[in-house]
Amino acid sequence: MDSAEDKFCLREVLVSFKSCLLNDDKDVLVEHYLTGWKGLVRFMNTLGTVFSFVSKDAVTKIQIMENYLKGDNGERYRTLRSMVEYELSGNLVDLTKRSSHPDSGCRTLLRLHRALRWLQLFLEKLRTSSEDSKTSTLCSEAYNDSLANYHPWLIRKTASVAFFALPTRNTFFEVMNVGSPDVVVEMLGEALPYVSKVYDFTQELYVQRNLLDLP
Ligand SMILES: CCCCCCCCCCCCC/C=C/[C@@H](O)[C@H](COP(=O)(O)O)NC(=O)CCCCCCCCCCCCCCC
Repeated sequence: MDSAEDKFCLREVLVSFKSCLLNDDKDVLVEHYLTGWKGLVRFMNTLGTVFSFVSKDAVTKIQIMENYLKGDNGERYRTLRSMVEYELSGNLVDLTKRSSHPDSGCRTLLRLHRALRWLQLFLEKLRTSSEDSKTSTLCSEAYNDSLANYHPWLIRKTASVAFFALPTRNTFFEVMNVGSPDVVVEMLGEALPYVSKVYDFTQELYVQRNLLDLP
């Protein structure tokens, strides 16, 4: 059965991160990477308007990347490697302060990449947590160990308040629309290594090209 509800399943979303891996995990297809992000945003939107400030920012960044993909130089943005080469060789990246290229693909992708680390940590915590674990605690631990390091005080504060609105672990699992909690845990165990591979490849590429601190 393929109802609209069935289609919205976290498994499908995480599969996008598997399908974006190319060349023996040595490159990432931008289009599928963004498909994964769009699915995550859709999932986040079901959790209530309290996260709309997060979703708005993610959508803006996804849109910037999609515009590059659809643009005249779209082919150069097909993979992360080609994007980095193209933007760096054309001096299209603001390296120290935002000026002539404030929304380069490299800096925009970096924001999503940092958020992917949060996702990886959070889902791993959900996977290994006990039934009575508090999702707000798991989420803020994951946030403090990742994205929070790049956010100013006001955003950290707003995020930490929003985390209290997260549903319980079981409700979370239900919204994922994957099956019973055991099946969710199994699915996460299978899918998370792909998210990690995408994260690790991107991190390595950004380290090599010294792009981790783009303003
Ligand atoms: C489960 C839902 C909880 C979501 C919590 C996500 C972590 C909180 C992030 C708070 C971000 C606040 C929004 C603003 C961010 C920007 O300032 C900041 C910097 O941008 P700039 O350099 O252009 O100024 N932007 C960012 O760091 C990018 C943030 C992107 C966040 C995307 C989060 C998507 C979460 C998808 C949830 C899916 C849950 C699936 C779990 C089963």
